Amino acid sequence: MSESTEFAGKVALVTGGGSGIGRAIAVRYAEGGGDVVVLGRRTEPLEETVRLAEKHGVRAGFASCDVRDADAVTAAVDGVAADFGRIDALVNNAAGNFVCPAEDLSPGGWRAVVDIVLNGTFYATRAAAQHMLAQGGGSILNVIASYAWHGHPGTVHSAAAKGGILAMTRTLASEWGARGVRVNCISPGPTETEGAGAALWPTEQDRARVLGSVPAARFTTPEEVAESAAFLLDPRRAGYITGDVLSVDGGQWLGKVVYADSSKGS
Ligand SMILES: CCCCCCC/C=C/C(=O)SCCNC(=O)CCNC(=O)[C@H](O)C(C)(C)COP(=O)(O)OP(=O)(O)OC[C@H]1O[C@@H](n2cnc3c(N)ncnc32)[C@H](O)[C@@H]1OP(=O)(O)O
Ligand SMILES: NC(=O)C1=CN([C@@H]2O[C@H](COP(=O)(O)OP(=O)(O)OC[C@H]3O[C@@H](n4cnc5c(N)ncnc54)[C@H](OP(=O)(O)O)[C@@H]3O)[C@@H](O)[C@H]2O)C=CC1
Repeated sequence: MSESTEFAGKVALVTGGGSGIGRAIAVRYAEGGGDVVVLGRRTEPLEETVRLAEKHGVRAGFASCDVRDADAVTAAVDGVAADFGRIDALVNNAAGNFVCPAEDLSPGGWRAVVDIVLNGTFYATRAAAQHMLAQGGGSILNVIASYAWHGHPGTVHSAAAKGGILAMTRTLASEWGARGVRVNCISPGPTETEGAGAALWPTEQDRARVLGSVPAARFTTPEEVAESAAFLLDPRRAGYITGDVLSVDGGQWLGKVVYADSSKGS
């Protein structure tokens, strides 16, 4: 049964909802009484998210497709609207990433990440917005990362794509604001997920380096990020927030190196 009702009667679509942050956001939406559909490539993890969401007494489903395929994304989004009757929230969370020095990054590697992150976000946004604009409102939440503005070595593909999403967010917030569609970003700091751990901090040394960039001196959890996502998705609490970014990153956006003994200064 649902514990709270903030999303009762509403429907969310979460891309990359089969794991990590996307799964936590989908389950948090269900906890708030909302129906939820998760989208990704692998069926098994999506089914597991559906099981977790259904425990909260809501209706849940999944769509299996690659966000790089615009037609498949449109079909999935239209399918959600037809099956569930509406789309109130879209969370563009699916991403691909790896660390690679820019001079070694192949055009194919650049394309893979930019296609998933930037183009995939636009395809889902465009398709969902058609339903949101027709029904008179909705909320789009894009998951980015703070290196989009402070930079980080080895992330040129992802940083460029996330920076593009930030520009997309502001543009669409101004374009659709008067028609009731809010568009925002959430920017998590280093979050303990299998995908990020394997792609970005595979060794203890990498992990320590990443941790050293976070003033709060800890990683966060998908659930902690999902709480802030729920805030931005809830029109009662965040209905006047659009075109903005909420950093949930322990201060990583400050872009400063952190010393364990702060008395030494920098
Ligand atoms: C370091 C800062 C940390 C702090 C901030 C943390 C911010 C975190 C942000 C995140 O995004 S975490 C999310 C992580 N999750 C994932 O990445 C999961 C999904 N990942 C993927 O799907 C793959 O990693 C993928 C490569 C992005 C896409 O998979 P796909 O099957 O489409 O690709 P491939 O055909 O395997 O490869 C395409 C292309 O990319 C090149 N490539 C792949 N991996 C690497 C690598 N490790 N290094 C260099 N190049 C790579 C691959 O060679 C292909 O290129 P071409 O051969 O065609 O030129
Ligand atoms: N973890 C972190 O430290 C941080 C993460 N972020 C962002 O948070 C979001 C989630 O990251 P996180 O949970 O860590 O990562 P995960 O790797 O756990 O999740 C990524 C999800 O995206 C899906 N996905 C990847 N490629 C595609 C594709 N081509 N089409 C459809 N779905 C796809 C994956 O499913 P499947 O493979 O089955 O398709 C997977 O479920 C991302 O946008 C990431 O950039 C931002 C800052 C920090």
